[in-house]
Amino acid sequence: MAKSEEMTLSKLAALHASEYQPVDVERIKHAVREILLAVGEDPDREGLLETPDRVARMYAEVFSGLHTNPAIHLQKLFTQKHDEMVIVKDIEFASCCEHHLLPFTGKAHIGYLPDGKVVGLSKLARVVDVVAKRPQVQERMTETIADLIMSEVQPRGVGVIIEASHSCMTIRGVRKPGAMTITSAVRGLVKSNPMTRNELMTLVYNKS
Ligand SMILES: Nc1nc2c(ncn2[C@@H]2O[C@H](COP(=O)(O)OP(=O)(O)OP(=O)(O)O)[C@@H](O)[C@H]2O)c(=O)[nH]1
Ligand SMILES: [Zn+2]
Repeated sequence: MAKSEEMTLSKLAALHASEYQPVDVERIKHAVREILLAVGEDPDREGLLETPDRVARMYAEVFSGLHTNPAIHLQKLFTQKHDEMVIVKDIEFASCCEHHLLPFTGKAHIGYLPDGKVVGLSKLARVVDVVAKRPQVQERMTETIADLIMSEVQPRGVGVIIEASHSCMTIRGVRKPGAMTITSAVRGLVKSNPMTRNELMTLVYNKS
């Protein structure tokens, strides 16, 4: 086995070992039954009998990103001379706002300037999925993705833009359907060079 391959495998093993504790399904079931009682429902009526179990399985899925290290997806790099920006845009995601545990959904756009190595395009979308499947605020989600790409792919720069609609703002509270939140995180040359940053915005939003 080549030395670099050995390095990658031991790093992958370390990343897997750093996974968090799995979801406690029984505890969620108990908590959901308590919520049903607290709102004045009868958790023993037929329609609700399986609800605690369904909600527990739903949270295990929606928060599965707590138990996966997204860096796992950025370990396989390909040597490729490509001086210009690589952009994957319109990566749809669903996340969960950590303030209300309600979904926020939208699209992520990622652009990076390779430095002799590129990463598989699908891996950028996989990283978005892992980071989205945690209790989140949009700002931290954006920064986390940018930092991961910087540290694992080591490009000359990266920019991440996320646009999302927060259901805690649409179906409750201030009730502003249609309001979109846009966040960005830029690193390296994408941060320091206005022309590079403009190129990313132009390519993402198709404006010249
Ligand atoms: N910055 C940020 N705020 C968020 C995000 N998701 C939800 N929020 C906001 O989190 C805030 C929580 O405010 P609080 O005053 O503690 O809670 P609240 O009384 O339920 O607030 P309202 O939504 O205004 O009714 C709200 O303003 C939400 O709009 C996010 O991803 N980023
Ligand atoms: Zn919220």
